[in-house]
Amino acid sequence: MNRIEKTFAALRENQKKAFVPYIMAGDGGLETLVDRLALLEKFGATAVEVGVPFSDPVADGPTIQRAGLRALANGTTLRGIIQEIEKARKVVSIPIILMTYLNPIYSYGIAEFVRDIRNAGVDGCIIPDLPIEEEKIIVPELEAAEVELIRLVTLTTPLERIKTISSRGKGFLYTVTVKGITGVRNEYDAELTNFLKSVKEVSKIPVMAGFGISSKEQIQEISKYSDGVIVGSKIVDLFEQNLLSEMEDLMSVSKQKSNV
Ligand SMILES: O=P(O)(O)OC[C@@H](O)[C@@H](O)c1c[nH]c2ccccc12
Repeated sequence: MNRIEKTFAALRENQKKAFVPYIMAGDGGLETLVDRLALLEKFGATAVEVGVPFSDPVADGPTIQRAGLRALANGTTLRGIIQEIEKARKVVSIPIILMTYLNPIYSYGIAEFVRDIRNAGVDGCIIPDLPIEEEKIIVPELEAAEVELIRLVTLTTPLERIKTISSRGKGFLYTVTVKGITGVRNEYDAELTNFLKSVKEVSKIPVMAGFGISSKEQIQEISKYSDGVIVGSKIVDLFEQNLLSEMEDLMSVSKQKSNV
């Protein structure tokens, strides 16, 4: 079993919901990455999503885009990130999921990329611009390396397709809770709860909800209809402003037991 599967199996056993923070690698300097990952683990993160800065992101909202530009401006490279993750692996035991668009993987070289992330201790990969029809360009390598591809579905994905997508993976299904890009939001689509319920019904793997989630109330509410949440922009903001006790407080919800 991959580390992601094991982690989710343990959560289920303890009746807990997952909290997966997203951070942009290299924001604040690449040398902060190891410490930030360790801190997120200490605050109760179930796993962590590490973003690779890229000049032409597709799904990123303004907060993540700015973080990406800051990271690029201080010279962050995919190679550097992988090296820091390898160092982090000595002190961090939660699953590490790398989020990158296809382009940086292509320029790194697919086989080299998979070999290096695997050796560094990466457990999963999110590639938002890789449709399932094109997966064969990398999935055989990822499978051989036991690195899980985390696939995304959105509010506009037909249920049949969600079934197909969820049957391919073993990690979790990333369910995008908005029609749009990443970023803090105050309101959700009226269909969201029903949508999450139907995704939960068809998916054999854990269903994680992400995009637009930033408050404790939202985390608790959305966790009722999913196996947990992914929080990006809010965490990026809190790191940028160095509001670490606020982060700890926000993440404390992940330590509570859930009864759903
Ligand atoms: O920032 P938000 O709204 O909390 O959403 C999470 C998101 O940032 C993170 O998972 C992410 C950042 N960039 C992405 C691109 C595609 C899918 C997901 C992501």
